[in-house]
Amino acid sequence: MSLLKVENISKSFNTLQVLQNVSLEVQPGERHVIIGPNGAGKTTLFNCITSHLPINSGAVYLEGKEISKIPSHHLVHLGMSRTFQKNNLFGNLTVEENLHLALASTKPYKFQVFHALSTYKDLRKETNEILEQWRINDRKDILVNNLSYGEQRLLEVLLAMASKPKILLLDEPTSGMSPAETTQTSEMIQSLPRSTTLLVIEHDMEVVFAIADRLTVLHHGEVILSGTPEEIKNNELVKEIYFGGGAKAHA
Ligand SMILES: Nc1ncnc2c1ncn2[C@@H]1O[C@H](COP(=O)(O)OP(=O)(O)OP(=O)(O)O)[C@@H](O)[C@H]1O
Repeated sequence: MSLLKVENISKSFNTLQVLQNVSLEVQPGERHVIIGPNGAGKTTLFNCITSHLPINSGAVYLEGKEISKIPSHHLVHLGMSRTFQKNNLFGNLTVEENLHLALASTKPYKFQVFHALSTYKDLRKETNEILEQWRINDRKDILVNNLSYGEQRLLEVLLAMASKPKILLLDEPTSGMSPAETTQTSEMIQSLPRSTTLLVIEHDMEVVFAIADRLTVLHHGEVILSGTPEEIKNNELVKEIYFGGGAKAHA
């Protein structure tokens, strides 16, 4: 059974049809990358999958269960997590405090007003484990606003991973990064455990082909092709609309 199944999703904004009968399937453990020119509808597709936008028709299934109408903030409890193109961090809090909050949001219990978050032992333990696992112990007391842009984006991936999601959706994880930061991020993504399936929008072709097991090409809101990296590279239509004809190489 596919971990994620997107079935014939359509989405329009007033008269603008942005997605038309988009279908794709992602298998457990797969690294699935979505590419396509600017405005192809990639972020809109993510927003529809994660219920940040209502779909006009079609359905989304996670492990066979329809999730199309489940509010986005509940999806984390079903094992779906995501990052956004723009950072979603608390800049005036430290790295450690951001981790505390990300972990807390994944817990079923409610916090009491007069208890500082840090008093919760399990949260501290889990936070320390993540800080050690990713070797960022020495950065834990730094205010997020004082991290470099690349560090902030990497931290966002770590926060999204804090819930140990079954599937993580990464929206352009390397956008705006320097070449060095891009390489670091690509390596970090490749090192994520296969227990978390990845669906990634990416524009840097080196990163795309370094991480992808399978790809889906979107063009004008339609799926042109889903296939292996070799199938995508060798497809004449993909070459023409995406890699050739002066089209900008951008996912
Ligand atoms: N909330 C919205 N209201 C109206 N139009 C929108 C909205 N969000 C996206 N669009 C339009 O939908 C189309 C697809 O946008 P989307 O951001 O999904 O594309 P994309 O493939 O992610 O592009 P990029 O690679 O530039 O990020 C664009 O024409 C965009 O202007």
